[in-house]
Amino acid sequence: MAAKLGALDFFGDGDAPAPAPAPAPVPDRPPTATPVTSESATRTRKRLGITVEAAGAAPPPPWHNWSDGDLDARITEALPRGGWPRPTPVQAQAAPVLLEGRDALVVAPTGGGKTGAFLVPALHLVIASRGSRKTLVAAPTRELVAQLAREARRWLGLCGSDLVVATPPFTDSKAALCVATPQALLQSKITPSLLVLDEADRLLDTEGGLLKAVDALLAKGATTRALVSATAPGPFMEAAVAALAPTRCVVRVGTESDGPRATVAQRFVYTGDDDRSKAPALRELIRDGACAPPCLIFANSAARAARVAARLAEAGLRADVLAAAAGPPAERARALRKFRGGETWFLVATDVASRGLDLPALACVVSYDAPTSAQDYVHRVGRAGRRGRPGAALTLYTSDDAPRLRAVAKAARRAGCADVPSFLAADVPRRAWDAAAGEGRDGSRRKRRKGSDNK
Ligand SMILES: Nc1ncnc2c1ncn2[C@@H]1O[C@H](COP(=O)(O)OP(=O)(O)OP(=O)(O)O)[C@@H](O)[C@H]1O
Repeated sequence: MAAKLGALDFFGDGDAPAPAPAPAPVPDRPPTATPVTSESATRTRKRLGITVEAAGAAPPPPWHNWSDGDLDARITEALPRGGWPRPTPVQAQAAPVLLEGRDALVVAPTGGGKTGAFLVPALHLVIASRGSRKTLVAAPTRELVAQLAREARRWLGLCGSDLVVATPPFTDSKAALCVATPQALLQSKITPSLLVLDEADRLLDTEGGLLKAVDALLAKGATTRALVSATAPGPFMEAAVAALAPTRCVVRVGTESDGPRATVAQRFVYTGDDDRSKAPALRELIRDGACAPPCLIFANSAARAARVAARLAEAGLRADVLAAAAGPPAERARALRKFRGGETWFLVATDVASRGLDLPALACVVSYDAPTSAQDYVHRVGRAGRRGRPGAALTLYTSDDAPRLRAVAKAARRAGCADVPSFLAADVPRRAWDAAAGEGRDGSRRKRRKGSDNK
């Protein structure tokens, strides 16, 4: 079985140029193209699925090439060399908005290149000012912070710049770009020119406990603020727009807000009446090749993640756990490093891994526990099928889970997933569910096993 093979470099470590083409890059513009008029900008936006709501002056036209941006020459030259030949749609529109110094709310699908949409303007800002203008980037998890800092360092290196990217503790006085979780970022003494809130809907979530720190960051007096996310539920949109300057632009790519990427094959797998059916079902799916490694498996608590990982390990599979409460930060970093390096084949994680992590070779995402919101589903699914690669997302569910899956099933349907059982998306009252918990609902119901190993 595959578990006997040696460690593979599934993911690389992000230091090498990206091997695969851009996620849907903007088509090239011929060198003889006439100057951009507002009509041609509108046509380009339509073709690329970009919409912009601009308060105040008209928004700048979207770029076709990096050279449209009047960026520092070192950046224009480094971007293709580093694996980003042309801007993706979100980069094409959001970067010029931010470079104009306008606040932006940026909403684009997972894997669409949102990091570059703020990193390219940030690089220009710090490089062109020789570090006197600075950028702060806040992200919700340590893992995402580490990834963003690594990516920023990579690009500064490719630009031949010796400016410093700092993570906590902010001891280097030469730091031009600081990246941290909101609370930690407050330790930075920098007054930023550009403040970025990545995964902004999570940071502004009233239940997330980060609001106070985020408010303090927003009060730091940045000239430009960027709020970036793949999902934008209504309450977040209201809070975001209220936080931005009156001249803001709302940049969206794609028509469907809160939709998972249609390029990832999504399946809902009924495992049985109760929770004990899930562990054997998962092992069967792995054995059948439906969950090809590298595979990220989501559970809804650290304890459950640890249990699932332990069971997979007992079955001889290379499994590990990544969860906020599962150990010190160094343990989490080690678990992710081993997964990226191919030492671990199945990483069982809580939603700490659902946001922003770029694992380009990830083949499969499994929701062992059903996600608790459509947004979490979108972000989980978005870990797979990046950089144009094929991906699969499986959601396991029991009779108990089914009524809670409605929003998720509807989101999958909106993304064109044909295999969503219709009863999952239907507005059925809980009582009807209990009554309908009979045989053959999706034609795949398994028999309950005696002595299930999920004890
Ligand atoms: N212009 C580009 N050309 C080629 N590849 C690109 C380009 N921009 C970004 N990429 C690559 O696309 C992948 C996804 O980018 P990124 O992580 O920024 O997506 P995202 O929109 O932030 O996704 P998520 O919402 O999941 O965080 C990364 O591997 C990145 O290196």
